[in-house]
Amino acid sequence: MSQMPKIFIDGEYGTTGLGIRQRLGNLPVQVCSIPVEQRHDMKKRLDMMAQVDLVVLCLPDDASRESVAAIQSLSGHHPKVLDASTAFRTHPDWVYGFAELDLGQAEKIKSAPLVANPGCYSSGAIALLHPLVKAGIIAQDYPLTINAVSGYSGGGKQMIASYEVTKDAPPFMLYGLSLQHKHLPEIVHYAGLSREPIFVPSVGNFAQGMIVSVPLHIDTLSNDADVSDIRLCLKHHYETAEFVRFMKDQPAKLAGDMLAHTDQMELHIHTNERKDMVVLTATFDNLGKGASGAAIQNIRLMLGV
Ligand SMILES: NC(=O)C1=CN([C@@H]2O[C@H](COP(=O)(O)OP(=O)(O)OC[C@H]3O[C@@H](n4cnc5c(N)ncnc54)[C@H](OP(=O)(O)O)[C@@H]3O)[C@@H](O)[C@H]2O)C=CC1
Ligand SMILES: CC(=O)N[C@@H](CCC(=O)OP(=O)(O)O)C(=O)O
Repeated sequence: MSQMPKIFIDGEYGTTGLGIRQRLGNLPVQVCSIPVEQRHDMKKRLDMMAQVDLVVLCLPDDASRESVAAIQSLSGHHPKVLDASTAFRTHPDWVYGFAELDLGQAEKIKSAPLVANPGCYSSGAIALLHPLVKAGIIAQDYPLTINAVSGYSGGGKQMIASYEVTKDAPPFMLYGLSLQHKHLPEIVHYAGLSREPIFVPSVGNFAQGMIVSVPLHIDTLSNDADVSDIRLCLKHHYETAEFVRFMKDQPAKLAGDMLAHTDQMELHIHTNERKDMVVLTATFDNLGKGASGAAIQNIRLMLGV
């Protein structure tokens, strides 16, 4: 019997790490762990990295960079790396881990030594925008606005504690109001834009879930495109996708936690009777398709399991 591939999750005791660990229970892989009190011990972590086929980094950006440098300093064996942080998402040596981006992206992920797991908001924005920009429906320099709301687990252990332990967080807040959120570079890059969108993220008092929405005036689209062109384009792009579904219905309301505890993303088009404006939405779990669920998709591709 061939040996099961080995995985080490650096940051396995954090929010994303725990989510990945839980989901790995269903896969034929061997998870190699270090005790929680050794989670900051680089020597112990590096010993583990030297023995495994895949290292999954679930760390803050600087700690991810440090781990990648340590892995690259290993002599001999180099494990594959999947990074959940923002550090390498637009780096030319890394493949972007959004398998639904284009035909061929899953194959790239399969053979890549270095894969960057997408940001949560970015996953929704890119899922909506990339096919429409590629089809010439939205111009690359279109003055886009992206609004989004996340469950508070999106802010990691600290934000979870502020909602659940100290309870000093507001029921709803806009943030990122300096309009330079860390996900903008990957959104611009993988949606294929030449003009940076205005991105307004927010957090609500619910643990898991996310809605990313993009409003568009139809008469500002390219090539005389209308609502049916948007619908056809998104429907066609996601026809065979397992985790991203284009939805035909137009619900009057969307709940932020509608897809909590799933790894699915649902895309909707909301329009009016005149069909002169639309709001595109992507709904998913920030910890599911927005983090750990997407990581599992990538792990399966990278290890062939
Ligand atoms: N939460 C989310 O929805 C998403 C998160 N991500 C990304 O995943 C990564 C992890 O985020 P998240 O799980 O939310 O964060 P958490 O704060 O919940 O967990 C981070 C973990 O990393 C550990 N850690 C921090 N610094 C170091 C270090 N220098 N060396 C070793 N271990 C360290 C922490 O240990 P300690 O307990 O000591 O703090 C903690 O266990 C981040 O880059 C984040 O941006 C990506 C998509 C979505
Ligand atoms: C609610 C909240 O704070 N969300 C985080 C994004 C989630 C996350 O950790 O982003 P990455 O996917 O890039 O790692 C933020 O806005 O910084």
